[in-house]
Amino acid sequence: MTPITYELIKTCKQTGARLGRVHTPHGSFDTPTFMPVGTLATVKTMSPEELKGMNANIILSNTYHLWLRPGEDIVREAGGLHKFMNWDGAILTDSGGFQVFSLSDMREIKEEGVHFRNHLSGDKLFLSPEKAMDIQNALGSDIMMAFDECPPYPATYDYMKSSVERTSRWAERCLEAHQRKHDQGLFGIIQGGEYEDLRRLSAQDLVSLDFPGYAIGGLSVGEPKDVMNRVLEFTTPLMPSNKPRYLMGVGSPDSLIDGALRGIDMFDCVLPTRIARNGTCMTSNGRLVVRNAKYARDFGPIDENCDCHVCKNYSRAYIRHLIKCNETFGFRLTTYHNLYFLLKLMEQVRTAIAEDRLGDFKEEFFEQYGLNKP
Ligand SMILES: Nc1nc2cc3nc(NCCc4ccc(C(=O)O)cc4)[nH]c3cc2c(=O)[nH]1
Ligand SMILES: [Zn+2]
Repeated sequence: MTPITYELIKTCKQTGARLGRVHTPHGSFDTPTFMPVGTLATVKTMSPEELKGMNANIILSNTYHLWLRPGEDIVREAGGLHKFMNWDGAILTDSGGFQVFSLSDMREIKEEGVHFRNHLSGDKLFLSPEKAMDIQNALGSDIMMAFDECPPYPATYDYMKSSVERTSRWAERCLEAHQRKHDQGLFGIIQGGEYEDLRRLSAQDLVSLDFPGYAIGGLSVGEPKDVMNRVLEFTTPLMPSNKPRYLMGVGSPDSLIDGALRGIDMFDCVLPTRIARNGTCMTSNGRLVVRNAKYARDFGPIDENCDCHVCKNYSRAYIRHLIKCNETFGFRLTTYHNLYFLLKLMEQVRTAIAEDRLGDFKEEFFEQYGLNKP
């Protein structure tokens, strides 16, 4: 019996968006929601208390990275990831499929699993559906992801078809390995690239295995936004309406709104935290590169429409100064604001769905963010 359940609260009359609530052993969270990424058991530069304070209820961590460092045995001996990193909210772990393909050069995909090189040491490694399940079990995440192949974009129809069929066989192996062991939730990942019939094949295979939740994989891999939106349009209706729908690797404000409009409930991306460390902030008026010289004497907040702790207490001039001096506190301030901004955006999206006006909200947000310009 899975400990992950989804409560559909209402569907937006204006769009395909929906308001929901996901229940996990480490608390519940409203959807649509954004999950801050904590790849190496930390959301870079943030403390668990700060994440809690901004109402982050679920974070993402990575099987592949924690397997390499510090090793899943150390995390298991610590009592699991929640204990290890002092986070009592929900944790979702990605299965390693994507990380192997995006980080490791030498790799060989076989039926039994993937042979590749450790991107840090160069040593040969092997990851299989069963191994990915064992690592996630040691980490003790609330939501585990099935081990899949995230094909490159673009990929030929023939390559994509054989990859989807193998990912479906791997999903079955994950389920078998999972059922033998433990009661964490396990989500299936729908693949198929931009091919509607292959997305349908993947969805049918996975839905027949009755996972408690489903992700859409194989997107946010360099395809144009209109391709992503088209794939979402014909894929989300294939997913059960009584289970969470998770779009992997998506984190720009416009993509979050467009994904929610098409019925996505959960998102994750390193974008907000990664650009923060480059001195770039998300604001209601678009992106702001706070390290630019023009902000040297700008004593206003990053975003005058933001009520976060950073915007209330620190100026663009001060943050620019810290970033230019490579001061860690500067990266903490930009990271805090960017995560707060996206979590706040998802709260506004939920309110707009509750008021059946997400389409209008999209127009208003895109206009102010500068996205409607031709
Ligand atoms: N198991 C699995 N995991 C995935 C993770 C993903 N993450 C993405 N996109 C992330 C894109 C991405 C990468 C880096 C930055 C940055 O550095 O800012 C931003 C966005 N697409 C993804 C697809 C999959 C997938 O099919 N299967
Ligand atoms: Zn702010």
